[in-house]
Formats: sequence, structure tokens, C-alpha cells
Amino acid sequence: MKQKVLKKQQNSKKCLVCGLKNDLGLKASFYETDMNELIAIFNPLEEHQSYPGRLHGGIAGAILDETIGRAIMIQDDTIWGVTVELNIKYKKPIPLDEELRVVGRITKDSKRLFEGTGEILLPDGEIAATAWGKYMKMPIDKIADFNEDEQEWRIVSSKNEPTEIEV
Ligand SMILES: CCCCCCCCCCCCCCCC(=O)SCCNC(=O)CCNC(=O)[C@H](O)C(C)(C)COP(=O)(O)OP(=O)(O)OC[C@H]1O[C@@H](n2cnc3c(N)ncnc32)[C@H](O)[C@@H]1OP(=O)(O)O
Repeated sequence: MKQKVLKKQQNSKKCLVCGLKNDLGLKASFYETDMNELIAIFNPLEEHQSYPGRLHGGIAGAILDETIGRAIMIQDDTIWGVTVELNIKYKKPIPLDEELRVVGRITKDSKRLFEGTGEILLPDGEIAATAWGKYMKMPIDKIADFNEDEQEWRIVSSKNEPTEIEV
């Protein structure tokens, strides 16, 4: 099914998942869709392997964690969360050197906590890993010394941004 992209989210400078100036990072792009889901797109590097040719499980967890944790920003981009629980099921080996899509959504939202689920999709659309996570909402200044400009927290658009994503 194709989802229509409504908005691209911000990237950062050094985050392992979304930092554009982290040479070993995933440099993932995040897109909010008309299905109220967040889709991450990234290309794993050789440095992200566990066994040769296979994405490291911790890296798979990192992209799932951030995709779910960012999905809350679809409704309000001032809500920040820290992960308090994360459960991952690894169903298929995840290859390197291919573009991967990760889908996340919020399943529960209360005053202090939110929960969500996500999946990593293989290039043929098969589900390779699933996750459920719980996050505690926190003001950004309680999480980090946050300076938007210094952290390069901004939407970075290229010429070839997708308008629709098949999931
Ligand atoms: C800035 C530039 C951009 C940078 C780039 C950003 C990228 C954009 C990212 C966005 C997406 C994020 C996605 C990745 C997010 C991480 O990766 S965050 C990093 C990993 N997580 C952490 O570091 C969290 C570490 N844990 C902590 O800091 C502390 O445990 C917490 C969460 C602050 C809680 O501390 P605390 O308040 O001292 O804990 P505690 O008193 O035990 O609990 C407080 C209350 O919460 C409840 N609670 C605690 N844990 C739980 C639980 N698991 N379930 C239910 N209730 C719980 C307690 O029961 C308690 O309730 P009450 O008794 O008050 O009713």
C-alpha cells in the first residue's frame, strides 16, 4: 500500500540514527504520512553489520526506537520522549547495502508516557523485525542542553524527496 508523505521531519548533527554529520550513523530520513504513521528510510553501511552482510540487531533496535519515539511528533512536534522500554522481535536477517523502510506509529498516549509499535521492512515488503516501545515524555531541556542551531535540528530536503512511500 502506498502512503502519501505529508511532511519530512528534522535531522540532527550527531545522533547515531538521524545525525547528518555522524560519519558512522544511519543518516535516516523520517516522513510523516497520511496514515498517521512515520516512515524512516535509510541505507545501512558495512559498519552496521553484525555477521558479515547482516544488520546488527542493536542497530535494528536503534532505528526502530527512534522511529517509534519520533512518531509522537506527528501530532505535536514539541513532545520529546526518552525510551523506558523496548521489545524487539527479529524475524528475518536484514541485509546491508539496500534501502530499508521502517514504519512506526503511536498506540497509546497519556499525560506522562506514550507507547508505539514499528516494523523494519525488507526491500520486497516482508517484515524483518517488529518492535514495541514505551517512552516517558520529558521537556527537551531536561533531556539535553538543546540548542536547535548548534545541534543542526532542521528539515533538510533534497531534490528527490518521495511524495509517496510503498509499505
Ligand atoms: C536535541 C537535538 C536532537 C538530537 C537528536 C534527537 C533525535 C530525536 C529523537 C526522538 C525520538 C527518541 C527516540 C530515542 C530516545 C532515546 O534513545 S532516550 C535514551 C534511552 N533512554 C534513557 O536514557 C532513559 C533513562 N531513564 C531515565 O532517565 C529515568 O529512568 C527516567 C525515565 C527519567 C525516569 O526517572 P525517574 O523519574 O527518576 O524514575 P522513577 O521515579 O522511577 O519513575 C517516575 C515515574 O515514572 C514511572 N515509570 C518509570 N519507568 C516506567 C516504565 N518503564 N513504565 C511505566 N512507568 C514507568 C514510575 O512508575 C514513576 O511513577 P510514579 O511513581 O511517579 O507514579
